[in-house]
Amino acid sequence: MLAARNFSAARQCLRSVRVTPSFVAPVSQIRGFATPADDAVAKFKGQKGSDGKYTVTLIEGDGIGPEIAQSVKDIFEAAKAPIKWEPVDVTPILKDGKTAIPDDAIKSVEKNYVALKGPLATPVGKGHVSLNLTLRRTFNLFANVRPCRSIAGFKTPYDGVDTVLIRENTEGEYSGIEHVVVDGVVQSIKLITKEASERVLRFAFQYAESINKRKVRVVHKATIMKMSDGLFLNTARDISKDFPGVEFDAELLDNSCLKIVTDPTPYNDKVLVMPNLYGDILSDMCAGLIGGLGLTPSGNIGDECSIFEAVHGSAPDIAGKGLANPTALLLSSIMMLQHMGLHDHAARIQKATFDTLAEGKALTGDLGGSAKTHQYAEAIMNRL
Ligand SMILES: NC(=O)C1=CN([C@@H]2O[C@H](COP(=O)(O)OP(=O)(O)OC[C@H]3O[C@@H](n4cnc5c(N)ncnc54)[C@H](O)[C@@H]3O)[C@@H](O)[C@H]2O)C=CC1
Ligand SMILES: O=C(O)CCC(=O)C(=O)O
Ligand SMILES: [Mg+2]
Repeated sequence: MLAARNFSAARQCLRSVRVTPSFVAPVSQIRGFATPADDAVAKFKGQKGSDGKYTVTLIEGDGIGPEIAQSVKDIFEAAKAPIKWEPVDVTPILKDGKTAIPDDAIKSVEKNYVALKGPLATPVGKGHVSLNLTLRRTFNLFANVRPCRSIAGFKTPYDGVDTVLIRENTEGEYSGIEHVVVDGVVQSIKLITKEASERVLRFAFQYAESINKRKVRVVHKATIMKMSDGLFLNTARDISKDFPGVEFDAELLDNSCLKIVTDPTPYNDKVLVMPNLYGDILSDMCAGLIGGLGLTPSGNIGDECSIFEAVHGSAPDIAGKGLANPTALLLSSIMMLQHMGLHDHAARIQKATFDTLAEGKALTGDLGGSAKTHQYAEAIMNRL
């Protein structure tokens, strides 16, 4: 879809540029992370309006999306963050018989280079394809960065969790290539390409360097999927040679799951990188280690555009009841500010958030409290 756009020449140019790690605040609760190429950041910086604000595309999303997006908007306003939201509708349209994102939404993200996105629901079985995956493919957001850190003051069975997982974000088991072979037999293609593997693996090594976790571990099942995961793993081995200062090893997915839930702390000094499906599952699993999906942010990173969103979905079981924890989307928006180089605003909002959580007086139900979504957001705003 993007190929037809004027971006293709710029993309060719950006692909040849090494990804540049951004500043990482040592006191940061959330790790800052590698930004796109310098050229892309420069383009983004040029987006500052005459009012001193940056326009960011906002996709509020389904279910709890509008409630948690409202909290982020309120907190950003209270923090005087220089962000002007540009809300877009991503109700899917049919284009050439395929589910597509409306053009206005695509143009908005292309123009602003950065978006904050609430969760988008995907129907089970029949119905439209995942718009979350469609967005990632549309903008070639090849790396999904999912940090997961214990919240100070919030007790869970594990202390000091600090994992970071990078998920290949455009292909693998989520390529969406499925068909009926004969009645009662279906096939789903796990597509792994050297190009996409190289891209996300190189990003993972650079990211590891940028946050000073000098170990990269590939999580795979190349014992079983010898060709597909084998290609991912062999590509990782090749790429690792370009990073002599970063230790590299590999672990089988099932073993990783066992070890992480037994004791996650040995994973604190590593960046984990893996194909799409494994990253999806492991990131929810890691969220469980620190208090649940209400707490874990993510960034979908591309050469040009990036979209920030919580790890969780639309939570239909609690939608519309004021019960949602907006922390995951708020931390995603802080990742977004760090990505944009707005470190002071990121740090202020982050401190207010973690202080509110540590105080424990205005926690949402998922963390054992009784505060409504807006009451928790107000407690954060009172600290700003
Ligand atoms: N990136 C995205 O937009 C994602 C979208 N989805 C979509 O979301 C829909 C619902 O999926 P589910 O399997 O129910 O997963 P889910 O992540 O929406 O919810 C799982 C559980 O976590 C709780 N939860 C999630 N976020 C929370 C929050 N902020 N505060 C408090 N509790 C929270 C929910 O109440 C539920 O009990 C599906 O249509 C799925 O396709 C799922 C995951 C990611
Ligand atoms: O697109 C979806 O419905 C789910 C995607 C998902 O679970 C994720 O990105 O973590
Ligand atoms: Mg998921």
